[in-house]
Amino acid sequence: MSTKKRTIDAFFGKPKSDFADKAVDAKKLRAISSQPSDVTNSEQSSEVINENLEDEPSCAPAYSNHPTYPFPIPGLPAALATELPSLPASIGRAIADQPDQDLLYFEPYLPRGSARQLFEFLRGSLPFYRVEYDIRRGGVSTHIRTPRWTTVFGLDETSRFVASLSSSSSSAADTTQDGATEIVDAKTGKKVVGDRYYDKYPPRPIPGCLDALRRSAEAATGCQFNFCLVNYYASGSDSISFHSDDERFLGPLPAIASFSLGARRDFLMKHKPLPPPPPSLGEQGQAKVLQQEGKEAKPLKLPLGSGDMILMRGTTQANWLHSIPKRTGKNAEDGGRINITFRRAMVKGGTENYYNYNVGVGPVYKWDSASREMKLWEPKKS
Ligand SMILES: O=C(O)CCC(=O)C(=O)O
Ligand SMILES: [Fe+2]
Repeated sequence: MSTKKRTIDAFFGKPKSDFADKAVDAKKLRAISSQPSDVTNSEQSSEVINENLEDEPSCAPAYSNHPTYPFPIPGLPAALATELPSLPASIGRAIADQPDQDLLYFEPYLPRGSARQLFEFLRGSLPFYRVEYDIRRGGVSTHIRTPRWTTVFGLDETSRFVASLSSSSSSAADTTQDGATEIVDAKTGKKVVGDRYYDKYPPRPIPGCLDALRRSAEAATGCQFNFCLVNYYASGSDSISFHSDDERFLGPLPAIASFSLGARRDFLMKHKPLPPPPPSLGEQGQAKVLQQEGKEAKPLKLPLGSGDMILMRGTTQANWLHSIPKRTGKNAEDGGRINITFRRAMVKGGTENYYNYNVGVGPVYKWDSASREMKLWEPKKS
């Protein structure tokens, strides 16, 4: 327990940048805390208004902040931060009895109560987006509305965040837990400027609250992750269609750690269609191969519960598709589910791709605890 007295000002220094004007000051935070609140707000406010921060682990900041964040993101509630070192709550069970399949299922990774708390905390604390984009296939353009809320943080392997190199931009108001504000080349240590991949969507460091979970996932799996994608499925109408995360920028045999919080949703997996057997096998030979393949790769349904984590690794992404299908009828209003995936992007194109499809160019939304829905977020005019 820390006995160090710290004030809110330590985390919200004098506004310097355009962004800093949007930063919440202690008064505004007190105003938030006095609103009728749900669990999320009371958790946030108990961290925020306690200026002594006596109960907070000494290393955890009250907020992570960065010029790319629309608003500061609170650190993990103390109870969750304290629990992290004891995770995972169960041993991972291998699921690898089908061709090309290599899964490790932690059921659960977080105890149910903590998972619920983390769900409420993240839903109430992160900026979310409803991304729209156009795809062109065969000369035809289709407008896509992503059927879920998304947000993303991270930076590919070629670069890293460092504490500000230029003293003018180093203030407590725009630092993360490790003071990382600027991007440098991972090999040369030189500042990355005018990069065509990073310019459209300036990369965002993983905030402390998610970084703590990332480190836990790394320790539990032996894998390394530099990206964190978050999906919020507000109801059964939100979904993700069959796809594989086998993008080239993740490198061969990518490992993806996928956490579920909140409502139970089915996670479906099916093998990718296999290329037809060669004609040289003859009709009978071909039929035999097809029959064999049909028997081998059975589709899989994992009803992922709150706190579960599934690691997809090895040849899984190259050969299997996964989805969260929509739910209808009485199952549709399920209170919402958050999915967090940790991944490792190897090249800058990966960074651009993730921000393009998970942040985009549209407005920011934030959970409104009074109306219990995502609301358009706009910076307060001073
Ligand atoms: O929500 C899930 O469990 C899956 C999410 C997913 O597949 C993705 O974000 O790529
Ligand atoms: Fe996926």
